[in-house]
Amino acid sequence: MDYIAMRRALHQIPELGFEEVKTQKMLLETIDSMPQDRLTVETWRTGIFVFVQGENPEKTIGYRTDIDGLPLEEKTGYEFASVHKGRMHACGHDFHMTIALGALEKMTETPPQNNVLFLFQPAEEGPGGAQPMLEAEPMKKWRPDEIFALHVAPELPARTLSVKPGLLFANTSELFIDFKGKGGHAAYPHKTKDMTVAASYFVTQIQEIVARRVDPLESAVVTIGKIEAGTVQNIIAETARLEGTLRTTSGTVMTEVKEELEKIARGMEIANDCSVEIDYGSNYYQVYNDETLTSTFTALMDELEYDWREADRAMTGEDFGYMLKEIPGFMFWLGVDSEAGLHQATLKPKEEALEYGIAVVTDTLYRL
Ligand SMILES: CC(=O)N[C@@H](CCC[C@H](N)C(=O)O)C(=O)O
Repeated sequence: MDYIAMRRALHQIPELGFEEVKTQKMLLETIDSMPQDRLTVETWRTGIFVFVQGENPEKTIGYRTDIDGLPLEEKTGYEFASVHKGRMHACGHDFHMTIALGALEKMTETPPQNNVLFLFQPAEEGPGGAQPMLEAEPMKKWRPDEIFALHVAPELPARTLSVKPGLLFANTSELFIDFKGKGGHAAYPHKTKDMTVAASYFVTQIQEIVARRVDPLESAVVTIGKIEAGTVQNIIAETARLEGTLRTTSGTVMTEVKEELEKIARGMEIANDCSVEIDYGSNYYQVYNDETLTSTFTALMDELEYDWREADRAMTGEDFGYMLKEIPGFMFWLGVDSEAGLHQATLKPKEEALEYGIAVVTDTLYRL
């Protein structure tokens, strides 16, 4: 397989969670072009399971890749930029998929001793595909004994990786807040309940949660990524909507942050004579790396002379956390050396990381 061509083809067709129809088709066509004697392929919604029969299996090892893109207009200037307007692979899932395909191809050329289950999982960016995929029939039939995954890291040099035992990624919760007041003429503010003003106060007031409510020895993030209110410059907005995300390194702090948000919302309702409704959308469980398997992995990386370093905890989220909650395993960062970071319209991961990633995953599948 030409890994670079594969990555570029996938890069051109980013699709949002559970809409990955073209992506699934391209993945299936590529998998179909590989020798089939050890493979069993089953689709699940827009995702795919591929079971590889091992030569002499003692266990089944799972390897998971996410397959969805983000709602973002690409600004890389690539000649192979996204052909889907307002959609971009800005979180490296084009890399993740290519690495999974590359590792799968190696398994068809040189069979593994153990069984391997590849999971091509939809909707990592939202609303979350890992949790429902765990309940899917193929997962029951081929349930892995261990599982691992990777995520690209723009801040690390290409041809390096990083990992740590224990907590790697945060608990997350999406945040959607709807304000409803009374609109009207811009010249008569006293006859309205202005939701632009209420939502603006709310955005600044919730900054106090991390600064003044959360124990400083804990970590939390409250981010509003989108504000929407009003229709035109001379009409006072009747409604406003905020969209954001919460991140914490403990489940208890997540509950506390949500309680504080509710209190501020109730205060806003009284102060502004309006209603404020909070919806927490999808929530992801923290990514917690199994200590034993992580040290088996790092020992293997040492033995094979891969360049790895100890990772820091990150406030990113990953629904792979749900898989790790049920199946022992780990996630690691793969360096891709891009000036622009994850979720940026100019993210440009270095393609030399593809072959390196495939080698790391393949060796781990053969040796774990
Ligand atoms: C690795 C990464 O960037 N993951 C996403 C996961 C999204 C979780 C959810 N949609 C949310 O925004 O809370 C991230 O934003 O960390």
